[in-house]
Amino acid sequence: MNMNKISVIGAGIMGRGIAYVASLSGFQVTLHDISEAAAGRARQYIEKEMKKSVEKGFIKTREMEEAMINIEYTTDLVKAGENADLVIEAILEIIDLKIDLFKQLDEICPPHTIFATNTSTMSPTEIGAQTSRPAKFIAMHFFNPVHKMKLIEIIRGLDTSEETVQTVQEVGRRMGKETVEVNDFPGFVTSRMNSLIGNEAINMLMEGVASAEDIDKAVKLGLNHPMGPLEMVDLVGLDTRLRNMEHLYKTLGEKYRPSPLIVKYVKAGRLGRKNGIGFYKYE
Ligand SMILES: NC(=O)c1ccc[n+]([C@@H]2O[C@H](COP(=O)([O-])OP(=O)(O)OC[C@H]3O[C@@H](n4cnc5c(N)ncnc54)[C@H](O)[C@@H]3O)[C@@H](O)[C@H]2O)c1
Repeated sequence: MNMNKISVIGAGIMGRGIAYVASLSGFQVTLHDISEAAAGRARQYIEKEMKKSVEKGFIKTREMEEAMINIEYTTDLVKAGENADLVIEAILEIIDLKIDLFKQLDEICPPHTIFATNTSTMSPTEIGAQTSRPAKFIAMHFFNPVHKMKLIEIIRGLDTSEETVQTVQEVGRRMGKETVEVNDFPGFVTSRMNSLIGNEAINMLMEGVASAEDIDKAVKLGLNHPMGPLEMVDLVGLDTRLRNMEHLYKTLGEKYRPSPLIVKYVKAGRLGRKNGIGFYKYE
């Protein structure tokens, strides 16, 4: 299949990162958000990150200029969907929102368009079944920050076709990523594992086992993780992680019950790096 135009829906932490990598990989990209402010922030982020990459010698000025031209920013869903070969959805981790979005896109996009969700936990089978094209529905789970992280977890729904799997694997290769194929099960491999590690760290902090700094230091230096679990939750976003935990708790049971401390922090508006305060404070 000829794959030229990728539309990314949701211009938050993940959507802007996916758009950044896709544009540098030569795809025509439309980045859509319901919020004009979010789309504007995504443009600033992408342009700043690209300039940093040029300064560090990772990409050439010409590549940056071409990539910047490759991205269009919009709040118009029809514009985003009507010519897309692949749609990658990166909106909030709320199933009804995702289903509602894909139902609209199903009406807007041509029949050949592949639909991919960047969900961290949810079932591509369930979301795809609400569209007229479950064979063309799949999950592509990217990681944050997208331009640095090597993996895309690919989750095949019950009715996803082999052609769809191969097409998105090829897109992943063109983006310079490795892929793993995972069966449709809540949280796949990575979110299920990572949510538990993070939740245990948050419970330890709540119980007074150690400070946030020492929990993270122990895991980094003692267990050889590149990042501490609390630093990681701050990077992901506490609200996003809490939604993941709530879905895993609902679908997989007690072991995944969100720590009361993350619930309290989200209620207090401590969302992590994205708003300057989570388990740590940021400038
Ligand atoms: N943050 C991570 O580390 C991470 C990693 C992998 C996957 N994910 C998944 O990616 C998705 C997005 O997460 P995020 O961290 O980027 O969230 P985010 O809160 O940073 O961004 C979400 C964006 O979606 C926009 N949005 C909401 N509803 C919309 C709609 N109907 N149409 C268009 N835009 C809409 C919001 O305005 C916001 O800009 C979630 O499903 C999340 O679970 C997140």
